[in-house]
This record gives sequence, C-alpha cells and structure tokens, in this order.
Amino acid sequence: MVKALTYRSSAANTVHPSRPALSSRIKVILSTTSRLLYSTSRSSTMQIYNTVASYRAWRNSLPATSTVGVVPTMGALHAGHLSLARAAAASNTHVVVTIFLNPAQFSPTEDLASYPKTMDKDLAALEALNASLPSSVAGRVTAVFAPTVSEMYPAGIPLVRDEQVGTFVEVVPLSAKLEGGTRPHFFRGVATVCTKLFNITRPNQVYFGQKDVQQTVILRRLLRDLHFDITLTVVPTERESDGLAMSSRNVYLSGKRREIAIVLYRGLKRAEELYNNGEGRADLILQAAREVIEREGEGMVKLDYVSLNEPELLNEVETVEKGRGVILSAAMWVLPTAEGEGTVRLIDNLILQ
Ligand SMILES: Nc1ncnc2c1ncn2[C@@H]1O[C@H](COP(=O)(O)OP(=O)(O)OP(=O)(O)O)[C@@H](O)[C@H]1O
Ligand SMILES: CC(C)(CO)[C@@H](O)C(=O)[O-]
Ligand code: BAL
Repeated sequence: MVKALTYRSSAANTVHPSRPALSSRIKVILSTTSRLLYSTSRSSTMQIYNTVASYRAWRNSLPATSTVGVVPTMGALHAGHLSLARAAAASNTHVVVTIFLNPAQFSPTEDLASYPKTMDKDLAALEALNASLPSSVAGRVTAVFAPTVSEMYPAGIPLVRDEQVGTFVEVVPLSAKLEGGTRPHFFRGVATVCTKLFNITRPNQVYFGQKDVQQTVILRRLLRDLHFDITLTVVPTERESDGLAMSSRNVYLSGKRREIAIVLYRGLKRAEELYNNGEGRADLILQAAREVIEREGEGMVKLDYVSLNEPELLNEVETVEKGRGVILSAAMWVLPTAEGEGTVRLIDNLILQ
C-alpha cells in the first residue's frame, strides 16, 4: 500500500524566504518498504531510502549498464557537497548522496548533539542541483540514502570506545596522524561507516572533498587494502568569497568569530607564497603559517597543528621538493567569545606542487 502525504517543514519556510514553502512544492510518498519518493513539479524524481533493504532493492533493479557515483555526507549540505554531486553526475548515470550523521566518528566531548541537521533544506538543494544540470550531463541525483543510527549500527554505537562492540575498520598508522592525533577515535569511525556505506550502496565511484584531505588518503588506502572495486575522486575545496573553506560547522560562527576564522586560510596562503618564492625548508614554511594564524587570530583562535606531509603515508617532510606534491594542512579551534558559544574546530589544506 502506498500512502501520499505532504512533507512539511517549518525550517523550509525560513531557509529559502524567496521561494515558495517546501511543503507546497513537494510531495513525498511513503511506502511500506520505507522508500520515500521525493517528487517535484519539475521532471526530477529523487528517491529517499531509510533502510538497507529498500535501498538494496532499488540498487538491484538498476540495469548492469548503469553506473553509480556515491557522495557520502553527514548532511547540512553546502556548495562543497553540491560540487561533489555535480562531479558525480558528470560521470555516472546515477548519483547517490548518503546523509548520515555518524556517531562513531565523534568522541563523547565533541559536537554530535549540536551538529546542524537540515534534512528538508538538503533535499531541496539536491533537487535544485538536479534542475540546474544541463541536459549534456547524463547523471542526476536519483537516490538519497539516509538511514537511522540503529539501521547502520544494529548493536548500538556508544561514543565511549571501550564500550563499543562489533566490527570496526582501522587504517594504520595513517589514522593516528594529523587529525587522528587530536581526534584518536575519528578515522576509525570514518573508515567503519564508509566501509558499511560502500557495501550497502555498491558504488562504481565515490567522491570526497579535498577539504578533508587526510580522509581521502585514508579511504584510498582502505579501498586498495580491502580490494573494493571502487574509484575514488577527490574534488577541490569550495570556498567562501574571502577564502574560508566551506564547512557544515561554519554555521556555528558569526560576527567577529566568522571574520577571524579566515586566518587559517591566510596562514596556509602565506606559507604557500614562501614556497612559491623558492623556500624549501619545511620548518620555515610552517613557521610562516603559524605566525600569521597566531598574530592575526588576535587571541581568539588556538592553533592545533600546521604540518607538511607526503601524500602516501603522511610522513612529515623536512624539505619540500618541487614536483612531488606535498600536503600543507592545518587545524585550529575558534574559541568562544560569549556565553553559550562552543569551541569550533576548523581544518584546511593546500597542496604544494
Ligand atoms: N568546502 C568543501 N569543498 C569540497 N568538498 C567539501 C567541502 N566541505 C566538505 N566537503 C566534503 O563533503 C563530504 C562530506 O563532508 P561533511 O558532511 O563532513 O561536511 P563538512 O562541511 O566537511 O562538515 P564538517 O563541518 O563536519 O567538517 C566530504 O567528502 C568532505 O570532504
Ligand atoms: C565521509 C563521512 C561522510 C563519513 O561519515 C564524513 O567523515 C564526512 O562527511 O567527511
Ligand atoms: N568532514 C569531517 C567530519 C567530522 O569532522 O566529523
């Protein structure tokens, strides 16, 4: 039995004030197989699957000539995510966007509870992307896989690592470096959920953003080591007009904190400039970035690391040799300035060619 209902969202009315309310434009059809049909007045039809079984039934129904490009996300979509979906549409017949806020990659002290959740807006953005793609692009976002936590982790997923039970995937020693130094739980959670998502969605290709560069190195290694027959494409970082890397967590920043957040990119750009002017010593290049971030951060940011690493094993380099491609990456926290504000972690990177 299929029951039609109107998909209502109060958020939708405020997010796109210039557009009609989402509820008046979109109908969602709820079927007993947990498949949601997200159909619009335009020609695109996006299907939303909340269960592994319903997604698999759809995936199995695709002809062998179809190709599936998967874009894993945690939701709160922005232009960076959409550029991944656009890249996937350019070389696949079907684009599948996964939206799953993965508890396993958060420690108990991190921002899982406050992480932005904007499902209605996300679906509208994907629909708008479909409508904007020219007819010369064959692919469209035809499915969204948005499972519940219990669907992905039937045995539960406590945030305290010692309490976790079941199968987890770790890519050693890469996952202990850089981001993993500060967030030791993080890449185990990412590698585990991506392995699950790859097994469920069965992509030909997967798309990840360069903003999370260490994640791309680790997942490439995972695909290779576990013999997944999947190609990984890294899509360049989308930035705000001042250069700040787009990130779902940027919504936590406003006013002076938003202004000051740009020092991360400025520090990296200063270091890149030094390198382009002929400096090869890693310590001097890193010092240049550090100075900018600390000076221009005006005491409102705390630098975690700035580092130069080779792209295979992420070993630190002492000199940057032309033509090798070295990752210059940094992470910092934007500190609270008022009651009720949290600390916001930002990461960014540039490749020194
Ligand atoms: N600015 C960006 N440009 C290109 N890709 C991006 C950008 N930001 C995120 N992505 C990519 O989108 C995918 C999903 O990322 P995610 O949902 O965690 O968003 P995010 O903005 O990175 O969130 P967070 O604020 O938690 O870091 C990842 O592959 C990530 O690298
Ligand atoms: C890859 C990912 C979706 C896994 O949860 C997440 O780490 C992200 O959004 O970068
Ligand atoms: N894209 C990064 C996801 C996280 O910080 O959990």
